[in-house]
Amino acid sequence: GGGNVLHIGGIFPIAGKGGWQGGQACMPAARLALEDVNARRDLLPGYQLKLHSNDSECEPGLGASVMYNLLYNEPTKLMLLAGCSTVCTTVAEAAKMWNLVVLCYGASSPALSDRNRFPTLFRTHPSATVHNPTRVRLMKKFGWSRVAILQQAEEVFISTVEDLESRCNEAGIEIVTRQSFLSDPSDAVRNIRRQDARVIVGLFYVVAARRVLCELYKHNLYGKSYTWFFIGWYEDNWFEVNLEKEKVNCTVAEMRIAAEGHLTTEALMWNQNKNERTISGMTSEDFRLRLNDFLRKEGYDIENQRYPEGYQEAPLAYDAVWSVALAFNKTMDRLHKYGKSLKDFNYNNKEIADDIYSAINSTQFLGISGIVAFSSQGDRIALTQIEQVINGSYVVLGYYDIQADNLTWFDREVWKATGLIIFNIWNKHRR
Ligand SMILES: CC1(C)CO[C@@H](CC(=O)O)CN1
Repeated sequence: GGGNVLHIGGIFPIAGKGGWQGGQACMPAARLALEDVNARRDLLPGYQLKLHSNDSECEPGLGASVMYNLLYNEPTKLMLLAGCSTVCTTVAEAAKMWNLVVLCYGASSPALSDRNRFPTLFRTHPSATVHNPTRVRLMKKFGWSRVAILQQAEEVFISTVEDLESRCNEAGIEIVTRQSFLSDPSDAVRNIRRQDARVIVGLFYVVAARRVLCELYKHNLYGKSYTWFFIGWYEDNWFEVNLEKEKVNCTVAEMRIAAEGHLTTEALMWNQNKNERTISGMTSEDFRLRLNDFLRKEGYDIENQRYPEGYQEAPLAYDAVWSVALAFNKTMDRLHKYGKSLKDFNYNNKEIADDIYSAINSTQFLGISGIVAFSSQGDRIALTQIEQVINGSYVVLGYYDIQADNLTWFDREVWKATGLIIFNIWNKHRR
C-alpha cells in the first residue's frame, strides 16, 4: 500500500430498511473521527489512518460480500469495523480466518458475547443484556420479588431473557411466567393477566410494543397496580404515532392512559456530563452540533430525529475509530522494539494480530459515548439510564453503574396507587 498509511475496513448500514435510523449517521461519525485522529500529531506519528468502507444495508449477505471485497483487494486491512448484529455476527465469525480484530459499533445481540464463536470481536455498542442488572437492581429497590416476562420471539430478546432469568434466580426474584409471541401479543397478554403478575418486563421491537400497549389497555393491565418495564431506545413519542398505519385499534388517548407510569431502561451512548472534555477535546454537546452540521451538509434530514441527541449510536462509531487509533499507537510502540511494524501485517502473522488484540483489549479512554472499555468477552462496559413516563413524557429517574453497583436516584418516580405513595413517604422518613 502507498506510503505510511494504515488501512482499515468498514461495513456500514447506509441504505436499506434494515438499518436503524442511528445507523445512517455511523459512517459520517467515523469519517469525523478519522479527520480528528489524523490531525493529532501525538497519535500514529508519521502515519495516516485510512478507512475503506461500503454499505451492508444491515444485511448479513451483503455485509459478507463487502468484507470479501475489502480482504481480497489491496491494500491489506489491519482491522474491520462493522454495524448491525446480523452483519457483525457474519463478519466476526469469519474474521478469525484473516487474524483480524472486528470492532462493532452497532451490535446489541447478546449472542455476540461468545469468545468461542467470536475470538477477536470487540464492540463499542453494549449488549442488550446491559439492561438486566439495572432491572434487577430496581426490583430489589422496590421489593418486587415476583415478576413476569413478555417477549417477542426474536433472537436478541430470547438471549436477553435467558440472562435476565439467571440474574433473577441469583437475586431470589421469582419469574411467575414467561410469555412470548411472534407478532400478535393478544394471547400472551391474556396469559399474563391470568397469572396475576403485577411487575412485567417487556422485550420487543417498537412496532410490537404499540400492539402490546393497546392490548394492555383492553385488558386493563395498566395503572396503579401494574409496573411495566419497556425498552428505552424507542423514539420518545413511540406510543402516539403510526397507530392507523399499523392498524393498532386504540386511540392516542387510550395509548397514553396505558403508557402512563411505565419504566424504561437503556444504555447511555452519549457522555452525560455535557461540559466534560473527552479525548478528542470535544464535549458530547460539541460533537452533537458538529455532527448535525456535517449531516446537514451531506443532505441528511436532521429535523425528524427520534432523540434529542440526534442519531443515537453515532458516538459509538466515532469512539470506535478512536479505539482503533489508540490501539494501533500502542501496537506501533511495542512492534518497534523488535524492529517490526504494522505495515508487516499480512493476515497471517499471528504475533502482530495478537499485539493488536491485546492493545484493543486494554482500551480505556473517555470518548463521546463515555468511558470506552471492554469486558473479557469484548463487550462494551456502559452506564444505563432509567426513565418513567410521567404525565405523558419521559422523566429521568436515575442512572446505574453496573460495575460499581452504584444507583444514582433522583426520587422523582410517581406511582398512581395512593397506598404506595403513603408507603414511600413513611419509608423515606423511617430511614
Ligand atoms: C439500541 C439499538 C437500536 C439496538 O439495536 C442495534 C442494532 C443491532 O443490534 O443490530 C442498534 N442500537
